[in-house]
Amino acid sequence: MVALPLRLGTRGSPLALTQARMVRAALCAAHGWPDDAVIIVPVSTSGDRIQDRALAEVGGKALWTKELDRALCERSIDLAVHSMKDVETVRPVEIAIAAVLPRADVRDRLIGAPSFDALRKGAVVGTSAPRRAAQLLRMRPDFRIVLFRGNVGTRLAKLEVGEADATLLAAAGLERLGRDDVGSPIPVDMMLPAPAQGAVGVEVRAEDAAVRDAVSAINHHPTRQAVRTERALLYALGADCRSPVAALATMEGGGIRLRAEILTNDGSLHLAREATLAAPEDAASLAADMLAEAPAPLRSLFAA
Ligand SMILES: NCc1[nH]cc(CCC(=O)O)c1CC(=O)O
Repeated sequence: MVALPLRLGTRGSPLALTQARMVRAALCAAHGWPDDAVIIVPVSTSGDRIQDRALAEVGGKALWTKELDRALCERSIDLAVHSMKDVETVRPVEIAIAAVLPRADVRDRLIGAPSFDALRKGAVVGTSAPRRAAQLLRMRPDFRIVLFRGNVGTRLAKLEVGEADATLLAAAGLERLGRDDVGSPIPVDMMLPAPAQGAVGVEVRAEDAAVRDAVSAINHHPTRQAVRTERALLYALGADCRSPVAALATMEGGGIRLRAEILTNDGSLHLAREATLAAPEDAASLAADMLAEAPAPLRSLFAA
């Protein structure tokens, strides 16, 4: 039996807190616990504090996880909730992903214009994601990309005051914040999402068998497999948060369909492939094929 209450660590942004409440609700429903069996503990991360530079420049995804990792290892929390999109592919051995919630809408939404075609020549698009910038420039080399950081609310406010003509945000985050009224979803064939977009994960101390078991009750296996596959591709590419990579795995008839795309930052070179895999680890062979086929300037962006 697991000792209650469980302390669930999270970033303090409105989206992170919403996701923490989703995890709490799922755990309490699965085990018949009262709401106060899970205490939400907001932890401030470097990623939340640094707002003026692209994360890729200042230390990458670890900025979102470092403080929560430490709190977990120091036992000041028992669980940590993350947007899996923001979690590095290699995790500390002391930490295990115990559950992934059912995936939300994986698409990006375009906000500020009904479609890309509707945006004028030279339109300014705000984003800080290398993937989104590269995909936008591939489609529309005339776009001017400006750095847009901060949480979802901040980015919408920047758009509101005219810092850009349009921006892209994950449908999943907007929906969770009750803002799915803004923008329009972009089909995945037009814009393949980031690896693990739309998936929320729960991490625990690897040695904490009782907590790990309790949390595994809320794991959604198909989402977990998809996230594993997309993260295995990232790992095999030697990609980090600076690398423009898109990937989407879907479970189809016992197999895993993996679509993947790599691009140069200016979108001038890109390679898209898809494969049906028997297991998540097989993503490594698709990654190897892609690197073998990629022209040198594209291949050189990856460390593999
Ligand atoms: N990089 C920030 C981030 N991390 C996860 C989400 C959205 C939620 C999700 O993908 O699960 C967002 C915001 C965005 O990209 O619009």
